Order: sequence, then structure tokens, then C-alpha cells
Amino acid sequence: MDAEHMGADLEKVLLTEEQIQQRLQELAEQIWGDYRDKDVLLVGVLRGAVVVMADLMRALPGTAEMDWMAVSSYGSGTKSSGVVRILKDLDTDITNRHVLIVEDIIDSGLTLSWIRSNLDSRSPASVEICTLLRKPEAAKVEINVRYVGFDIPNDFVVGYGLDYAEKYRNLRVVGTLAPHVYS
Ligand SMILES: O=P(O)(O)OC[C@H]1O[C@H](OP(=O)(O)OP(=O)(O)O)[C@H](O)[C@@H]1O
Ligand SMILES: Nc1nc2[nH]cnc2c(=O)[nH]1
Ligand SMILES: [Mg+2]
Repeated sequence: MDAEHMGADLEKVLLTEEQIQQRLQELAEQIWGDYRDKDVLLVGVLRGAVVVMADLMRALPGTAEMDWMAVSSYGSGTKSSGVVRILKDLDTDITNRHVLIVEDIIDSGLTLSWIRSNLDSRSPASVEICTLLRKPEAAKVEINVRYVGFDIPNDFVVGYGLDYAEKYRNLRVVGTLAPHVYS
């Protein structure tokens, strides 16, 4: 779905489809340069990372494996509870594997820092992180992130996988919602 068809729900478009795709292409080239000999396993975090995973993996110039985890930290609201639960674990044994976690956004960092230490405990060869978006002002924990698409302001955003009450994930852009949507 494109921004025009969102009517009055979006207040502002932060990132256009072209900006996102251009940046993903750059990240894919950088990632491929680092992993071309390493048989990388891309690990997506459901559900937000579905869209970035689909575009990023197809931008890679060679093949890569993919697996998924589902965790719960936000529920349907807009604030992280800080409590992370595994809803669906990986199907892949990551012992001695090079793992690249793919995320849509790092906000407080609580979700990824928990996932990272969970995966680190499974004896992988390496674990790195790729996120499309990061909010530097919202960080509650320090995380080492190798691949970042865009640093964005500390506002709640939707689109390109990111939801508000499960809606707007299919928007092709990233933007902020108009105030009336929340009421
Ligand atoms: O850095 P944090 O403050 O922890 O927030 C980031 C996480 O929050 C969102 O997921 P959410 O838990 O809302 O579930 P979803 O991916 O299914 O939308 C987002 O997709 C990240 O996974
Ligand atoms: N939709 C959405 N989910 C998030 N999870 C953590 N931060 C955000 C955000 O800004 N928007
Ligand atoms: Mg998520």
C-alpha cells in the first residue's frame, strides 16, 4: 500500500519507498562483502521484520538461508514492557553458524539485546545485527549493531512492517500517524 492510499492517517512520511530501497541495496552489498564466504543464516524477528527481510534478502547478490523467531515485547501498545518471551523459536541449530539478525527497528533496544544474548548462548560462530531503523534517543541499553539503515527521531513510526495495533504494516513508506488515529 502506498502513502496516497492511507488518506489522512499519516501525519508525515519520514522515509519514501525509494529511500528505503536504495539504502537496503547499499546494506545488501555491504553484507555480501562481509559474508560471501560464510554461509550466513538470516534470522528475522516476527512480525515486524517480515518486510525488510523480504526486500533485503532479495537484494543480496547470492543465496542465503533464512529462519524466524517470534518474541513478544510490545503487545498491541506503543511502549516496550521490557519483558521478552519466545513465542516461536528457531528451527535451525545455530551451533557454529554465522547468524545475522534482521530487524525493522531498534527503539529501547530491549528486544534485541535479549535476543542477542539468547542466541549468543547457543555457541554460534558469530552474531551480528542488521536493522532498517534505529532511534538513538530512545536507547535504554547499548547494543553493537553492525548494519543500520537509518537513524530516526524518537517518534512512534508505522509502515514497512511496523504496526499500530497490527495495522499499517503493509505501507510502503515509513511515517508517523496523525493524532486522530490514536483516539
Ligand atoms: O527496541 P525495542 O524497544 O525493544 O523495540 C523494537 C521491537 O519492537 C517491535 O516489535 P513488537 O514487539 O512490537 O512486535 P512486532 O514485531 O510483531 O510488531 C519491533 O518490530 C522490534 O522488534
Ligand atoms: N510500530 C512501531 N513499533 C515499534 N516498536 C518499537 N518502536 C516502534 C515504533 O516506533 N513503531
Ligand atoms: Mg518486532
